[in-house]
Amino acid sequence: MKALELKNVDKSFKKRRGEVVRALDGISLSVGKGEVVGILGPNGSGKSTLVRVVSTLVFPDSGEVEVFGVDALRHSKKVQRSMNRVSVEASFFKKLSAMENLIYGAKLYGVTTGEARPRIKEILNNIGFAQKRATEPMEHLSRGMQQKIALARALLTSPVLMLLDEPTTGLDPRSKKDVQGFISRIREAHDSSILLCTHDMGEAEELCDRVGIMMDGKILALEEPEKLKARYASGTNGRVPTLEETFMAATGYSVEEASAEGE
Ligand SMILES: Nc1ncnc2c1ncn2[C@@H]1O[C@H](COP(=O)(O)OP(=O)(O)OP(=O)(O)O)[C@@H](O)[C@H]1O
Repeated sequence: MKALELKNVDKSFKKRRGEVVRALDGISLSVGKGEVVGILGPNGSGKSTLVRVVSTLVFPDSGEVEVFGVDALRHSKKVQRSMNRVSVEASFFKKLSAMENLIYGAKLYGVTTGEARPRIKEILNNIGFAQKRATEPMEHLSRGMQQKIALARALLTSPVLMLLDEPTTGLDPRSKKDVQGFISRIREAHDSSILLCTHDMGEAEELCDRVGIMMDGKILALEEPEKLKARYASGTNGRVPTLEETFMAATGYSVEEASAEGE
């Protein structure tokens, strides 16, 4: 059984002036148990819509979505419990501390305070998050630290399918490395299944078992980073292309150009 399976998923949005945007155009993909699948795409390619459909925040127009073998469209409440979405707009009670937010998050998933506390301490230790900062109000923490707490909250309910929507966008290079290191450790320690959306080539290459390139609501190719690069190797004189070059070869655009088009 797969952690996540999508078959032929379509989702369109009506814009002002009656224009229709196909945010998801026949998307099929799977994430195996313990696998990290990356979706690499510029702004507007449909990554967030994909994550929102899987997390049952948005209903697709057609297609099938299964999470650990359960139909996510029919049994949204049930599948919500087996996954966690971490996005930049992660919501916290800003006046409460990280510890309080984590305990609250655990309670939502039926984990008692007594059970949660030692696990929170262990997780915070693992990510090198000073225990004393965990009692400060969230609003005093940097964005990188808040993002780590968002990941820690998702981990509390493991084993889960984690949906990471641009987990390092907007972070300074140091925090970015920290968060990426944390994601690597999550996969080693927790055997989590992860769908990671990013527009960062290096991040996809470093963290993912397979990477898909997304453009205009379609996934153009989905395979191991090495194979993906080999597929689009022509044009670099036999040298293995970078993922940036691969993206260019697959779409005809650089990530920056494609982002400008998508907006
Ligand atoms: N609620 C909505 N109403 C109308 N259009 C939408 C809505 N949500 C997404 N779209 C459109 O669907 C397309 C895909 O958007 P989406 O946010 O999924 O892309 P993305 O790859 O996540 O981009 P970004 O990296 O900027 O978040 C865009 O053209 C966007 O404007």
